[in-house]
Amino acid sequence: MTEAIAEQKTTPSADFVVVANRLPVDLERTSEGGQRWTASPGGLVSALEPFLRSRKGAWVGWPGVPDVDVDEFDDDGLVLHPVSLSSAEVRDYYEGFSNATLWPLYHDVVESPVFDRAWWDSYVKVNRRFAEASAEVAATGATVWIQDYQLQLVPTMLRELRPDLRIGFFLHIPFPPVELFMQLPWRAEIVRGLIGADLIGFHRPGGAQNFLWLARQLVGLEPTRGAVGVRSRPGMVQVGDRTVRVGAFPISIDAAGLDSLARTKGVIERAKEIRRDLGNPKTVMLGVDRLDYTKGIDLRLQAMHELLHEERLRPEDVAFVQLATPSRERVEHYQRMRGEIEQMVGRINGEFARVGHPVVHYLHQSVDRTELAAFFSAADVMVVTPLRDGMNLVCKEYVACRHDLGGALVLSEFAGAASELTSAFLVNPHDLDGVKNALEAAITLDPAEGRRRMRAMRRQVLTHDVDRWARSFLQALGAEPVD
Ligand SMILES: O=P(O)(O)OC[C@H]1O[C@@H](O)[C@H](O)[C@@H](O)[C@@H]1O
Repeated sequence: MTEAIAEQKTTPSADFVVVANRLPVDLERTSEGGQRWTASPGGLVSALEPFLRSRKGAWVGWPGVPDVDVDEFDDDGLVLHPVSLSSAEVRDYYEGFSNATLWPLYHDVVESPVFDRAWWDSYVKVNRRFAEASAEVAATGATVWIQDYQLQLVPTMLRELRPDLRIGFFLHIPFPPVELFMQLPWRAEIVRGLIGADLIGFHRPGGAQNFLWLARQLVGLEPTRGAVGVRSRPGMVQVGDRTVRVGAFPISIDAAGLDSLARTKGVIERAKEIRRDLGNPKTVMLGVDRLDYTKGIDLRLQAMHELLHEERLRPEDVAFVQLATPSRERVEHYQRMRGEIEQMVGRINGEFARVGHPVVHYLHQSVDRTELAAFFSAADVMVVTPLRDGMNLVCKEYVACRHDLGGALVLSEFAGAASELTSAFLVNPHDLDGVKNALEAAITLDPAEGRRRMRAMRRQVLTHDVDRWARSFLQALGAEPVD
């Protein structure tokens, strides 16, 4: 995709517009002083891109670096409309309000959110810029789909600019319990910002219900009181002459695409090579995460340390691979956590490795899709232990890659995916003994039982893919015919 980009101006009007903090590509400065585009991080991009490409829409977003002005351009049939952010806005709107206020607040205050008035002002200003850019790109009567916590004020700002548009909003992270949301000094402003959409989507019915309660308490609206279903029975709120729908739409992955990738000779060979490189241990364990404190990387390492220490696991039998994608590296919470994790890796290897045979193989690097499919195929036990996660796509990707019905998944109850992947070894990540028991059970799993579990999970993931997610949201928005 990146090579196909031609820098050129294209038509300013699109019928279908995705608005997200990031463009699907990041601008990178090369050491020679030039610049190039690379795929940007995050599940959001991989989830939406295939769907949007097939529709030929436009994408409004930030190019990923501060202080650059890039014209709109065409990337292989998709119009990309960059929104510039200054260094101060990256600090205050992105690193500050989005990732040091909203992110920890919405993830059950796993870290303490920082409430800073200057950050809020920047959030308002940048949200307005995104709304203006979207108003510029969208054709009359177009559908505009706004994504995620960084842009919660855009729906109402955009509606004020362009009442002709059909506006959807989807939150990719958890929507918090009302007691936590109520801590936010700008709580009513956020609810008012979202309510400009025609459809507000969350992963889980609980999130939708929390939002409906807040719309009543904070804005004085009269939402319906019935239980919200999954992809069905959305709640409704009357806002003037508009009816706003509020529903649950669990996101997923391009399951068929990954399934075929995992069946290619290249991936199968590479998976064998990875096992060989790891010294062909009895059990390969794998964690794949953005390096984020919500992901529970520290506690899975803690569980490994205790299992080794108690001799419930022999170091020569196991290799634990932790792939950690660098993320939000200038935010203090992230810097602290990185130090702690790297110390734990060092501690485990210091105590249990032999020369040439580390127990934990830790890579603080981005890994491409093909290589990732090979790691998934090579891993006997996939460990996904977030303290809170809106959905978690990695566990679905693992399942999609296991056409051989091999492997076992240890999954936190606090990931949105837990309510779909009920045949995983579900754990409460706060309960270290429970995590250790689940890891041990997954390592010693009877192969027939393992196949039964994996078959059930694959049925779920392959039938509920990203296309179904997008279609069900757009149908509820009235932007797609109902099948
Ligand atoms: O964009 P960032 O801060 O690098 O994080 C990657 C992604 O992380 C996801 O979990 C968020 O929901 C996305 O909105 C975000 O793009």
